[in-house]
Amino acid sequence: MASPPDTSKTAKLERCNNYLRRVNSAKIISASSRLLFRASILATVALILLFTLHYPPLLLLSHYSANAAARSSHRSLLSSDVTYGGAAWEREVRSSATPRRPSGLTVLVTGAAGFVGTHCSLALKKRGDGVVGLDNFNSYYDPSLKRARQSLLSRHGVLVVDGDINDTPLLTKLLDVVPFSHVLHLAAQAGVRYAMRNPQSYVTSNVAGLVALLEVAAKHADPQPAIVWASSSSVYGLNTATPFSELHRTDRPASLYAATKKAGEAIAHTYNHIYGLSITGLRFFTVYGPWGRPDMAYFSFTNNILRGKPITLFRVQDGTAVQRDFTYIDDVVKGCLGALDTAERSTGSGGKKRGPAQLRVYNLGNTSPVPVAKMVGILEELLGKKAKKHVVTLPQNGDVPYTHANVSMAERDLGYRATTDLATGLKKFVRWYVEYYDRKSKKEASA
Ligand SMILES: O=C(O)[C@H]1O[C@H](OP(=O)(O)OP(=O)(O)OC[C@H]2O[C@@H](n3ccc(=O)[nH]c3=O)[C@H](O)[C@@H]2O)[C@H](O)[C@@H](O)[C@@H]1O
Repeated sequence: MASPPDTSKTAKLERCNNYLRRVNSAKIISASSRLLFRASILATVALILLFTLHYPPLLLLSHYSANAAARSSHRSLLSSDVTYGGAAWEREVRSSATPRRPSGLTVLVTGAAGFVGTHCSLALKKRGDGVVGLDNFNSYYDPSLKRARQSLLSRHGVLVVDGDINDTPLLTKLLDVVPFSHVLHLAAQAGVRYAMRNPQSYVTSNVAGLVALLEVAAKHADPQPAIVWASSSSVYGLNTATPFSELHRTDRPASLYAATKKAGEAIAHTYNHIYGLSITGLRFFTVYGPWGRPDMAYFSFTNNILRGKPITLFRVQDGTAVQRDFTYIDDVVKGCLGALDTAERSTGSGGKKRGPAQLRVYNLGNTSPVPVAKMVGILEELLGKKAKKHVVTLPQNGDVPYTHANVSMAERDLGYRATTDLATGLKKFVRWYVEYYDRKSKKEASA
């Protein structure tokens, strides 16, 4: 008799088959998902490659800047909306840097959208030198004024690259693209009293920024450019010997601003000594004029007088007037160009000094101090309106009571001579001020 089928065995077999089927289908699923995963990686790589071939400058962008995100918004500000760091950008930089006269200079102007930077860039371009500007357009004062200066420069064929002096890859790139003969370094955190509110900004721009620039100029640039840069009359600090001479002591700065400019002069000495950089420091004395800085007294006073708002006038503790050696912008520009023209070549290359190099420092002042109250009187006359004066004793804010430049060294070496008195210079400033803000308000009204 046939024995009955062993049902427990069949069930076991069935379970085993089921198990094998599950294992197999799991294997198939995992194999196909691996395949899918590999395929998607391949597709992504292919897409990136395709994208890169079409937009190579985007890669450059991330390479050249630590703050690429901020930079990407700058691209549209170039004159023809070219991509930063790309071939078209390099062409624009080279074209702006090309001199239009035989043996013209090739100058990188930092702080080119600033007050002195704009005037110097224009003057250089007008006489046929090649100029490329660099400016970070920060908001220390109304950036729209800096943009307006940038437009003015652009109309004269000067490109202002939107970037920071602390951006070493950008500086390196610029000095790679153009063998600049000179750097006119005017980018800085200016303002004496603001240093109490934002001390770090002075260290960042006036110390770290200067070092960043000198590092690239000394170690990377080939040839090394000659450097002319903006120091300040404020380095004389608590010095009481007048008029201020370059031979006087400058080791008692009264503000952090002054201390960072003094530090800059010491740093300049070091880079000259170690690397053979030719460096000229210019001590500016309260520069004023059209396209000026709204944070400065003559500018903000004009604003307030026209709006019927009060102005604060400082008076020295002993009751004497605070005085400044106000210097008109055109005179300062001549001094800057004189310094560039007489600057000797740097002697080093690749971070190695080949011989002693030129190291200079000059006062660029007007040589006739004027009480601030008198400056206000001139403005009142020009504006046809009385100021609401609020006179207070000079607070502990880093201000010095008096400045007066001895410019005999600049006269001798740079051919410098200040020819504009305060009344003449302020007249030109007021004419510009009225025109500029009139045009601006009409533009805003029609927008
Ligand atoms: O030549 C320089 O070394 C310096 O000149 C100016 O600094 P400052 O002379 O203080 O120029 P303003 O801020 O325009 O002040 C001019 C005068 O007006 C006075 N003042 C300023 C502001 C104010 O509200 N009231 C007032 O009486 C100041 O005490 C000073 O005597 C610039 O702001 C600095 O960047 C530059 O380095």
